[in-house]
Amino acid sequence: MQDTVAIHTEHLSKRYGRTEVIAPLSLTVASGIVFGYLGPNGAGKTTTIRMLSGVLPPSSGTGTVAGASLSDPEAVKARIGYANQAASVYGDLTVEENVRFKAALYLRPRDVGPAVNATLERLGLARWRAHKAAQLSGGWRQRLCIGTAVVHEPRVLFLDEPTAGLDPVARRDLWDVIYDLTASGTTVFVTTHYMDEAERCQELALLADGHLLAQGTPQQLRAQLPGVRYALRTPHLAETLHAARALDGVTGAWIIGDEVRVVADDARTATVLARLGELREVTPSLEDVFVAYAGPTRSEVRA
Ligand SMILES: Nc1ncnc2c1ncn2[C@@H]1O[C@H](COP(=O)(O)OP(=O)(O)OP(=O)(O)O)[C@@H](O)[C@H]1O
Repeated sequence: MQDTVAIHTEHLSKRYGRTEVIAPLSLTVASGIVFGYLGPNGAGKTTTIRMLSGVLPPSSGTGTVAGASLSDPEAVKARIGYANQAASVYGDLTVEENVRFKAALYLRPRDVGPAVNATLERLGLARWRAHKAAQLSGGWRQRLCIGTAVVHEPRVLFLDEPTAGLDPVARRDLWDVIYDLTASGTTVFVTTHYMDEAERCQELALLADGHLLAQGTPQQLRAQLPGVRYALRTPHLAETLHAARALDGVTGAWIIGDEVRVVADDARTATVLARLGELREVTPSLEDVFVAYAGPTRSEVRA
């Protein structure tokens, strides 16, 4: 039977010289889910993934990934898959050769052929098998990248910004691949800057400046957010924006489309806001959550 926990770390940290890039991180990720790891540029997402993949030695702390201890990086590498934009696909090799190359690293020779065929079928890559990887579109190349990372059937798959630069259709197709993988028991640990993709994850963690700030389901993260959010419909967007920002109890205001969005400390501000336009309360989006935790001021939820 598979463990119910795919990843567990205790006080895992990374320093470069005196700079602490990942503050002691204690994280638990359940098996078989899509786990989203969010944070602004430079937050430490890739560094975390590299530590959890056995590629980068942590400065301190312990952890297990897919049942293997991080103190045994080769065991970790054999049980995980890691796909990122920079890695893994050789343009001069065919699709099949790319997958075969990776399979040969981890599988017994007699298992390679069947595993390659199964992976090409599973990811819909079979019809491209004889094509050079360089000839593939971005979406298919990314699929191939994932194919090379899962050919040895890892229990945990790390995907570092798998959909960066893809068009919306290719992004959606790639998420179908991700769900297919979790349906067969793989735990997928994915980083993304797209909030609609964060919404697709069963659980999320939010990192900023190397600190884990929050963890939970998208719903829990929205519910934990302090303050009340309103939309103000008005023909005078700029004036209303400035008026709202000047009010006591308003912590943020910005324009979205033909509305002014306002964050207030509590519902007492509603009476005054209602004088500025047609007011309705809105539920926070994950973008609201992200900005509150990791945005420039971080005043809303951080001490
Ligand atoms: N080898 C290194 N030496 C020194 N600092 C490093 C090294 N690698 C990464 N860093 C620093 O660690 C921090 C975290 O980088 P990391 O790439 O993990 O962030 P990230 O969250 O993945 O960012 P992005 O979203 O831009 O990919 C950054 O400030 C980066 O400059």
